[in-house]
Amino acid sequence: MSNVYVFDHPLIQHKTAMIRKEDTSVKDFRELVREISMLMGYEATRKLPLEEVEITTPICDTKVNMLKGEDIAIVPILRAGLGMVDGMLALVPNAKVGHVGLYRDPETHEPVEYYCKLPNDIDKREIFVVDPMLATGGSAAAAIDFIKARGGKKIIFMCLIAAPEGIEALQKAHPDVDIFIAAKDEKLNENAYIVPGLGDAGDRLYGTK
Ligand SMILES: O=P(O)(O)OC[C@H]1O[C@H](OP(=O)(O)OP(=O)(O)O)[C@H](O)[C@@H]1O
Ligand SMILES: O=c1cc[nH]c(=O)[nH]1
Ligand SMILES: [Mg+2]
Repeated sequence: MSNVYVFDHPLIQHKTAMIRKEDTSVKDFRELVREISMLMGYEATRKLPLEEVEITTPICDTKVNMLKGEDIAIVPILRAGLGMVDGMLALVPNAKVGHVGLYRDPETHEPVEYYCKLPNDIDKREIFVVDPMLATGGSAAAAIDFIKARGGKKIIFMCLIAAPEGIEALQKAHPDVDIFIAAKDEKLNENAYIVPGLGDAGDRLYGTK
């Protein structure tokens, strides 16, 4: 079964509290999502593989550990996942970025696919799937299905707010995928929105409501 990491860092808790507030502006929401993603990314990248390389300092030749820089992919689930990409890229600027487009059908709450474009060598990369919200888990599970169908193997899922129902569903669908969460909430409401949550992350990022 996959590991689930819920962040207790005060900066992450504070910034996550800020994005929940209904009067947080679109501009502040976007900036906060970027900052939280970067803080989470610092920990979520802990197990990235390193390689030993030889360098020359002003003093001598030496061996140091460096990231295998070409080996990472960030895959946002459109739209809201886009808000987490820049924060991750600030940490791993050489990462490639794939996109999976999904929206939840408002009646059935089932994910509907409309786009998928991934790096050709996705099978060789450490993949970070990002989406601010894990509600029923349907979108995350479907996105990871697409990535695996195209060869993706080493996958981590990062979200800001998760419902227990979504965590359970994602673990069941993809027991090999570790999950990083800024805050675990109480439940889903009758419309499958997270309670207390923050509303619709895509609308809040892009001001569409
Ligand atoms: O766990 P689930 O029940 O599948 O719900 C979570 C999904 O819902 C939201 O996307 P939405 O459908 O609102 O699309 P958007 O990002 O374009 O707003 C969110 O960003 C997730 O992708
Ligand atoms: O609470 C929720 C659930 C799904 N999608 C969102 O953006 N928010
Ligand atoms: Mg939305």
